Amino acid sequence: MRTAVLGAGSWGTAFAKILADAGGDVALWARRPAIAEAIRSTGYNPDYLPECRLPERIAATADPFEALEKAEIVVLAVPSQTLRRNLAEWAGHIHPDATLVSLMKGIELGTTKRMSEVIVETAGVAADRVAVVSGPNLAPEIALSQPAATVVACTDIARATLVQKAITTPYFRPYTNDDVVGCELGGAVKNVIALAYGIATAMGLGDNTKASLITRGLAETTRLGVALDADPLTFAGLAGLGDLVGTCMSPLSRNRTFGEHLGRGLSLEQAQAATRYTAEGVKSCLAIRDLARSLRVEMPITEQVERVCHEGVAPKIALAALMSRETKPE
Ligand SMILES: NC(=O)C1=CN([C@@H]2O[C@H](COP(=O)(O)OP(=O)(O)OC[C@H]3O[C@@H](n4cnc5c(N)ncnc54)[C@H](OP(=O)(O)O)[C@@H]3O)[C@@H](O)[C@H]2O)C=CC1
Ligand SMILES: O=C(CO)COP(=O)(O)O
Repeated sequence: MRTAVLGAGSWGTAFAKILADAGGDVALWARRPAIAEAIRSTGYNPDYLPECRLPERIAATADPFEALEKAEIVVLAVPSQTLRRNLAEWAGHIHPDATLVSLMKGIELGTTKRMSEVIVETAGVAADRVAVVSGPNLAPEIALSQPAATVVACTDIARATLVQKAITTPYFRPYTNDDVVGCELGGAVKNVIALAYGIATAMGLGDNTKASLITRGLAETTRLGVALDADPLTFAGLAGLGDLVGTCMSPLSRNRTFGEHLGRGLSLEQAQAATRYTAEGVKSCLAIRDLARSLRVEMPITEQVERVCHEGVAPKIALAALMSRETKPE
């Protein structure tokens, strides 16, 4: 099967490796020609996964149209906030029967749309042609072929199964699911909770605090999901609890690391300057807060993360605000 991965950052590159290890012929698009050239000539992506030798079945290119040629599966792995702009350029070159796969874990600023919604709108495809892959999948671990499981969500289960087959390897185990909304929300909101977890970590707070953040974070994610007709059980699975725990616990997480910068007292600008990679929760916390408010869903942790990130509120003030909310049943 011929596949294209658009985006040669950490996850796009690791995902290309999965597809190739599963037997696919993979074209990997890198925005910078130097990255494509380095992958072609050395077999390594020096900026994102310098320790991972990439399979020879991966053909790197800086030409998105070359990557898209004859691709039956098109994987999108760019930052959530640039997807609409990127896809508008690429859409006319996507094969009419191709399955589009979103790897992104964010919500669009301004529109509060999920990535699959942005894909449907921008590429002009039916929703059942879009699949989402989401789960506890830290790219550097997967690049080392460490075992992990994931979810392939699509409203067309035949397409989900096609993608499942294309990414099954001895170290990567995908499950299918038809709850696209739940899987996308699980992935996007866990990045915001991971920011809170990172803030708490840097404040020197202990495991009770962290477990409370994870559990109440999952509660507010589920509330938002239920308001958008997601299956609440999805949040107990890999794309919900699994990803939330994996991301919060891992020092490899960019969102948790970004939160640690904020928790040490860095401003948003200082934290951004200290961060090379995409930490989706930083922008998505605004969009998720707006989405929740529009649906009258309470998301207190998300609200406080937004205040710390974007309103300059000190972490200890945000924490006090969370702890002084009116008491209520669980
Ligand atoms: N990393 C991970 O472990 C996981 C990430 N994800 C999700 O995958 C998505 C992609 O993340 P990831 O690969 O990790 O991100 P990285 O930060 O590692 O890489 C970002 C990639 O996007 C490219 N890029 C940046 N700006 C633009 C733009 N304006 N137009 C087109 N391409 C651009 C970068 O190119 P350049 O190098 O030229 O700047 C780079 O290839 C995110 O939504 C993330 O949440 C999901 C699961 C795991
Ligand atoms: O989504 C991820 C793991 O599943 C990666 O999380 P970070 O973007 O925080 O590194």
